[in-house]
Amino acid sequence: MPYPSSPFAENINGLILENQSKHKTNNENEKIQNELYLKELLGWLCTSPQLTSIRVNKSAFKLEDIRKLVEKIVDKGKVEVHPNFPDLLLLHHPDKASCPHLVKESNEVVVDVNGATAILRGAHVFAPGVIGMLQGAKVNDRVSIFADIEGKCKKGFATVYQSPGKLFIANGTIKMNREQLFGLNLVPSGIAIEVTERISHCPSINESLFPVGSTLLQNIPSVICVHALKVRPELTILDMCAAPGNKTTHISTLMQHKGILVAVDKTPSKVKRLEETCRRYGANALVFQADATKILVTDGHDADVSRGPPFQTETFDRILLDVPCSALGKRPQLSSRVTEAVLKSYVPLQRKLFHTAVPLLKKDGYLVYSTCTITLAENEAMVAWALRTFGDLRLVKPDPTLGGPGLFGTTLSETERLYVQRFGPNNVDSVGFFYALFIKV
Ligand SMILES: C[S@@+](CC[C@H](N)C(=O)[O-])C[C@H]1O[C@@H](n2cnc3c(N)ncnc32)[C@H](O)[C@@H]1O
Repeated sequence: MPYPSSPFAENINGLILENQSKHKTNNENEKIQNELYLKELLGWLCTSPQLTSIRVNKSAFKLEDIRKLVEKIVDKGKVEVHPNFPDLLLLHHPDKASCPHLVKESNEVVVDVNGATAILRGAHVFAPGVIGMLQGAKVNDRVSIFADIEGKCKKGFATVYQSPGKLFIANGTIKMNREQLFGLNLVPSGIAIEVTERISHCPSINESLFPVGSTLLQNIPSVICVHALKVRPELTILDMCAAPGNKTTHISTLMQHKGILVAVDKTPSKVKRLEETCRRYGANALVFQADATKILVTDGHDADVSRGPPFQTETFDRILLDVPCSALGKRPQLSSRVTEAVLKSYVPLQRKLFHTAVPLLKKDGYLVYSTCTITLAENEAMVAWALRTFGDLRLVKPDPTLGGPGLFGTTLSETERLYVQRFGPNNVDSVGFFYALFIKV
């Protein structure tokens, strides 16, 4: 099967540029430019980034020590410190020319799309992701790994999978046989296939290879958007949708673990993960489980930040609003089953979160709104809506501006369109992501 040209069904492709607001523009030339961008974006999403980004917890570890460790772990590829962000290491994957041509084995396994994505980004094959393995395949057999793009292969499939939606992604060595993977009443876990070569040439690298709390494999825009928040040690900062806490730990590090950092998330199980992440990375954060649309004091009573929500208006110097979103920016993304209803469900919640965030922000305070998705409605149109709705919000040009410009088709002025940070095929080789920096005047 050739690489897909879009992860999405045709009806979803058509919705990505939809505004979901009655305020839109209808310039034909701008529509054409958006369509050209979309075509490029969809193909790009299916491919793997050619670099891995590693944020180093510089408050506890030396960047140079971690850099040496990365170089020791990977035998090929170049490691460099990001020219703008001294806590970010970039591991450039070896180029095709320096890697041996991948030859398919006669033995095969089939994995689901999520497993395939992880494999292309450097993971081994974990047991739950295996769908099919040939009858008689033994531990230590060499094997080729195929992704089931159409999601039609039955669990436990035992012969060669004949499907036009089957994509060759890697070679490896079997570590668990069919009985261990598909035996009755088993909930298999652990590495089922050790991957030796990938079509993405991404090396096998993960956080467990580094000292605990030293590194986080974070996509570049997720790191950049926290730097954009202009964090300083003595401030009072709110991370409104914080779990699993990757950005919380970064904020705490930039605060030198001083000041007051409040991290909120709605889901109890995710709050546990958030607490665990904060512990692992030595973050100094007050963690609360709450619905962030309801954390603003409404009855005029005094509120003390350290006791948790609700909070008084104008409590925070900085707010990170890293909202729940349709998450369509993942890369590589070989196939997505997102539905129209799910895609359209996020905008109302994102607006509600804004309605809480803006009153909580102090005058002259900064707010970063971010998503890991690509839709116009959740990104540029949300920023345009916020500027129309909150007269005291202004858009600020981040420094540096590595993302952007934004898409056409909203009420954003040309200057504002250049200020918003849309990450895609024309700037950073990472995932699809968006952020905007606001100041309250
Ligand atoms: C994009 S994720 C945040 C990722 C996080 N900032 C990080 O970098 O690790 C969005 C989070 O919002 C949380 N969430 C969803 N609705 C919420 C609400 N009403 N109040 C607070 N958190 C909410 C979800 O549980 C999820 O953990």
